[in-house]
Amino acid sequence: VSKIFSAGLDITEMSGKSNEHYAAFWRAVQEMWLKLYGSNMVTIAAINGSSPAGGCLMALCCDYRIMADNPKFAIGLNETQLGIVAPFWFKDTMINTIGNRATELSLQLGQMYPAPEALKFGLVDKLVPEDKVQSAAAAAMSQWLSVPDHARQLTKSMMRKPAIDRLVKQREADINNFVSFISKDSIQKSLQIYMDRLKQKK
Ligand SMILES: CCC/C=C/C(=O)SCCNC(=O)CCNC(=O)[C@H](O)C(C)(C)COP(=O)([O-])OP(=O)([O-])OC[C@H]1O[C@@H](n2cnc3c(N)ncnc32)[C@H](O)[C@@H]1OP(=O)([O-])[O-]
Repeated sequence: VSKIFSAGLDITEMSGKSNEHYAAFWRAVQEMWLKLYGSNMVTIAAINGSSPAGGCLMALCCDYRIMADNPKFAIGLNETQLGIVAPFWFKDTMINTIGNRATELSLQLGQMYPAPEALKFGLVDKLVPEDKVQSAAAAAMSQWLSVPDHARQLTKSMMRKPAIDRLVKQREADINNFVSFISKDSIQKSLQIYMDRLKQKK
C-alpha cells in the first residue's frame, strides 16, 4: 500500500471477537516477533511509509532501518493513543534500540515520530529520498553480509537472547494477560472510538 510501511496490527482482529480468537491472534503476533527478532539472518527494514505500533515493532526487529526522508511518514509505538498498552516485549525491543528514557517518553505519550525526528531518536538509522529506499537497503545488506556470518550471528544472538528468553518463559501468561485486557468493555470501547476517528479523518 502506498505511503504505509505497515499500519500495525489489524485492529479489527482485536475488537468484537471471542477470547479464543484473541488468544490465537496474540500467539501469532508473538510468533512473528520470535521469528523476526530471533532470526539469525541479516534483516534490513526499508521503511517506505508510516509505521505505527506493530509496524514499528517489525521495523525495530530488523538489524538496520532505512526510512524514506518524508516528514509525512511517521513511526512509533503509539499504543497508548489507542487506549492499549504495548506489552513488555515491544518495550524491550524499543529499549534495546533507543534506550530506556527515550522508550519511556515514547511509550507513555504514544509518540509517532516524523522521519527526521525518528532519525534523531535513533529509531531509524538512515533517511534517504523516497525513490532510493530499496537501493539503500540493498547496499546496507551487502555491507552487513560482508561480515563473517558465524561471528555476526553469535553476536546478534548474544544481544537479543535475554529479551527473547523472557517472552519464551512467559508466553502463556502473556497471552492470558492480553486476552483479559483486550476483552474488557472499556478497552473495546477505546478501540471502537479510535477506529471511528480513523474513518472520520477520511
Ligand atoms: C497490545 C496490542 C498492541 C497493538 C499493536 C498495534 O499494532 S495496534 C494498531 C496501531 N495502528 C494504528 O494506530 C494505525 C492507525 N492508522 C493510521 O494511522 C493510518 O490509517 C495510516 C497512517 C496507517 C494510513 O493512513 P491513510 O490515510 O493512508 O489511510 P486511512 O487512515 O484512510 O486508512 C485506510 C483504511 O484502513 C483502516 N485501518 C488503518 N489502520 C488500521 C489498522 N491498524 N487496523 C485495521 N484497520 C486499519 C482504516 O480504518 C481505513 O478503513 P476504511 O475506512 O477504508 O474501511
